[in-house]
Amino acid sequence: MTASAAAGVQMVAARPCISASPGILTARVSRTDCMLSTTATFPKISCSWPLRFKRNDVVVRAISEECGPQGLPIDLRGKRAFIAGVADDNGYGWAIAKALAAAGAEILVGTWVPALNIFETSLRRGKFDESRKLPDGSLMDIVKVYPLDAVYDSPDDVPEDVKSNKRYAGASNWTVKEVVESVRNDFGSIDILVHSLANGPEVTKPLLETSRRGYLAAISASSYSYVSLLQHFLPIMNPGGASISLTYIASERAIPGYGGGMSSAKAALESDTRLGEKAKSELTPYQQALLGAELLRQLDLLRR
Ligand SMILES: NC(=O)c1ccc[n+]([C@@H]2O[C@H](COP(=O)([O-])OP(=O)(O)OC[C@H]3O[C@@H](n4cnc5c(N)ncnc54)[C@H](O)[C@@H]3O)[C@@H](O)[C@H]2O)c1
Repeated sequence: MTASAAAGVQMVAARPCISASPGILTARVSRTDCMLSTTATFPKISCSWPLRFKRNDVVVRAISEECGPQGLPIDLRGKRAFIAGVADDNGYGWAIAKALAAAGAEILVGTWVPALNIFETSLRRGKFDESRKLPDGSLMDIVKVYPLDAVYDSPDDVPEDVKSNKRYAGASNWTVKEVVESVRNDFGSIDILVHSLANGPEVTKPLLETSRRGYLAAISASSYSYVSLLQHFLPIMNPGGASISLTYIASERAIPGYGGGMSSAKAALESDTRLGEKAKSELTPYQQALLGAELLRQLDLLRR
């Protein structure tokens, strides 16, 4: 992160725009120059803006500076979002959750099991209250926190050492399939799926020092997790629903320090997210109707 970004957020006035068009939210973030380029397209509305960012507040700051205290001028009331990958108030998942909440959406989050206790405790004790503040002064309400480990699709996939790991003790129904079943039982459906999670155990290792195990772990946690979430959520996604994933510029440029297969994982994630569009045409008409408009359009404002 550059010094200017670390020091705070300054909206770069270049070309913020809000326009109406169907589609979906995509984000591309460059760690090196601290620019975030985002196209956020919810049903009928699209927003794009480039800005300098402070990680925990980027989207909401963009909204409040661009759109005023009322937040993003779209109405997501009656829409329900599931954000996978929120375990504190410092990540993109949190910021996206705030942006969606500011637009009126109901917020559900999926929190990695080992981080669940501390996140729920902090939430309960009000540690996040300051950062829960929305542009209109109200506090973001997280309606439900689901324990999630997106590396596992169903209970049969969970190895014994994980089952008996004390960091997983006390939590249940946290595989992707079980989480989606719980969401269906609790709420019936969702409208927006946000994939904001990644994990690469060997991220600090250059590619040629990366083990097969580390590489595959990065792909599993950072790419296939999106495929799995989409597979399972699609049947309970309302018509016009939207899905997003967050990528990184290392998917297409060599970025030193982003190793361990993580750059490949991001390339795969982009491809898989794009392929959601194709997958849509291979779905049954009913599923197509559920999926709604295109799944992803990559927008690389950094290249402009
Ligand atoms: N931070 C950056 O500079 C940057 C740049 C480009 C893209 N991104 C992407 O943004 C997304 C969010 O990352 P972030 O920067 O907010 O970091 P973060 O650490 O706040 O978010 C990642 C989340 O993933 C969760 N997670 C890890 N493994 C998981 C699993 N198996 N199951 C469920 N949850 C799991 C973690 O608990 C964490 O909450 C990621 O896809 C990341 O690659 C981040």
